[in-house]
Amino acid sequence: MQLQELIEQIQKKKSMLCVGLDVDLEKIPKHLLELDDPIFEFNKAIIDSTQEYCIAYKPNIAFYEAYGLKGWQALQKTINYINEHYPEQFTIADAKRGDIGNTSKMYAKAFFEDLNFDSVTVAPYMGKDSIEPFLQFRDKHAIMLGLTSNEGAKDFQFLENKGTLLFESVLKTSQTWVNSKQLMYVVGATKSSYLKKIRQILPDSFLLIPGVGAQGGSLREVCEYGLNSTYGLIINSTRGIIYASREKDFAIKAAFKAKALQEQMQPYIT
Ligand SMILES: O=C(O)c1cc(=O)[nH]c(=O)n1[C@@H]1O[C@H](COP(=O)(O)O)[C@@H](O)[C@H]1O
Repeated sequence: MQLQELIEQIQKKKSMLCVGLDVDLEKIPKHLLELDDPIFEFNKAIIDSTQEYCIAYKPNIAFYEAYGLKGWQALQKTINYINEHYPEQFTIADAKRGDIGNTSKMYAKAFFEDLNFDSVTVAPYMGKDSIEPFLQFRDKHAIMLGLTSNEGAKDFQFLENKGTLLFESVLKTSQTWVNSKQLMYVVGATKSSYLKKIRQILPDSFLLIPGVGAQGGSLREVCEYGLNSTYGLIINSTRGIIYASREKDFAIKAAFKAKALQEQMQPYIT
């Protein structure tokens, strides 16, 4: 998907919401477990009920790989369902990949060509040649970990060298790579106080912001400090939406939660 299409969708729906699809068979309503493909049936119901309030979906690949072949098939059916029924939705394979060049190229083929996702999350630890293969695919995007939402972010990302934090160096360096315009960045909502600083380094890039809802990040702070001239934000919530209810009304309750988040974002989208 071209960035312009994403921006137009944000404007049209007055939403920057991304719904995470991290399906845990222990958390989904029990009646679904009797069906042939409970993971896909759960996703399909969540997607149909939330699609009018969001602009993106992000299945976290771990939750599919954990169920082996059946999990992977459910992932395939889910991405095909979104692409067929809601092609305007931006899709993110949250896989956090990155390896030596020829391996990264195969990861990119898997998510961009075989599964046809618009983007994939990548980890920058191995540097330029581990990320550039993801940027060779036209209209596809790599979303690189910038400053993550978790506690352990402080172990490496805040290491300081001559007044510069490691995550700042990573962001700056990645902007020099070939096709860096196709890069987006993950910044945890729990680290929203750093967004102003990050916007100085990345004024134009889209940021994927996980961590509102279950992890306690503030949506208001994310919008106040993170927006740029093309909105520039994809704000993810997963457990707060998809597990709003574990009963038969799960899809309706998920839609209420998605709508509530969309309404909080609306004033920031003019
Ligand atoms: O790359 C991610 O999406 C990600 C990065 C990060 O720093 N923190 C983070 O929570 N995530 C993912 O975002 C989702 C957050 O889910 P909830 O906390 O349930 O909203 C999970 O799929 C995480 O793996």
